[in-house]
Amino acid sequence: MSAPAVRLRGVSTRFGERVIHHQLDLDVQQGEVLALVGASGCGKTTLLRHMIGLTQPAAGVVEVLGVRVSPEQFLAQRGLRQRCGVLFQSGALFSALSVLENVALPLLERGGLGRADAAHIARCKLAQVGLAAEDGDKLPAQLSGGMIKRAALARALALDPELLFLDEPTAGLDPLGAQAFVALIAELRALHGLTAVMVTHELERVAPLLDRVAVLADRRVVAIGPLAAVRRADHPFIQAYFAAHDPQGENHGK
Ligand SMILES: Nc1ncnc2c1ncn2[C@@H]1O[C@H](COP(=O)(O)OP(=O)(O)OP(=O)(O)O)[C@@H](O)[C@H]1O
Repeated sequence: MSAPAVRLRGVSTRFGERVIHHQLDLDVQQGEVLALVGASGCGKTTLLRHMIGLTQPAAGVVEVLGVRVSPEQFLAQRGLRQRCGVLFQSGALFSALSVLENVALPLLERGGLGRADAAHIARCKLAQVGLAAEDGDKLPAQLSGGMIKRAALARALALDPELLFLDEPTAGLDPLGAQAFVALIAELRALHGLTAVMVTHELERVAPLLDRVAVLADRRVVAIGPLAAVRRADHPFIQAYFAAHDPQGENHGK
């Protein structure tokens, strides 16, 4: 088996006195789509932030695509940044730039492209996520929440990443928007063998995409595997979680 796309070992995180993660281990395999779920505030986004080098754990090892991540390294290592795309929960688009300029930015800054080439690729990415050409001329404030999500996804995909980090990708999307998102990620995966790690509260919406689910509770990963296996795990949080999300147990057969 090839080396994991993401490898966490013994990760511990503290904010002041509060311990968020304690000696947490997690592997994300190459080519898989993995969802990270857990109660609000259990540390899912913080774990994602460790993976992309925005924060560093108090202890432990974080490796992405075989490279040990630290904030300096992730930002300094052109190679690693180019190989990863990130969709933040809020979209995190630059408000003073047009949508097209937002999507073109990584191509200019990290892709080493000229303006015309970057704009051309940015237009293709906008089309790929289902935004109209004229949406590219708008400012983020002129877009709906769902359109912001798509624009942010277009930016995350700008450099054709091998590894995508997604924080609540379907939150705020209507059912059709969520379906379109799932179809797009499935297509990218089929075409390019994309690996994706997503934090989500909407497991039922993204279930068709997933290879595995990791459940964060008790400051660590308490279960990981295919959804059907994880939902049967004998852990009080997992039982309560699935009882609340899918009381009839009908939607998680995968
Ligand atoms: N920079 C920080 N300083 C202090 N506390 C923080 C910081 N970042 C996160 N926290 C705290 O760490 C805990 C975990 O936060 P995190 O955002 O990772 O949770 P989450 O599982 O993603 O939550 P949600 O599902 O609600 O988005 C929360 O209690 C949060 O308040």
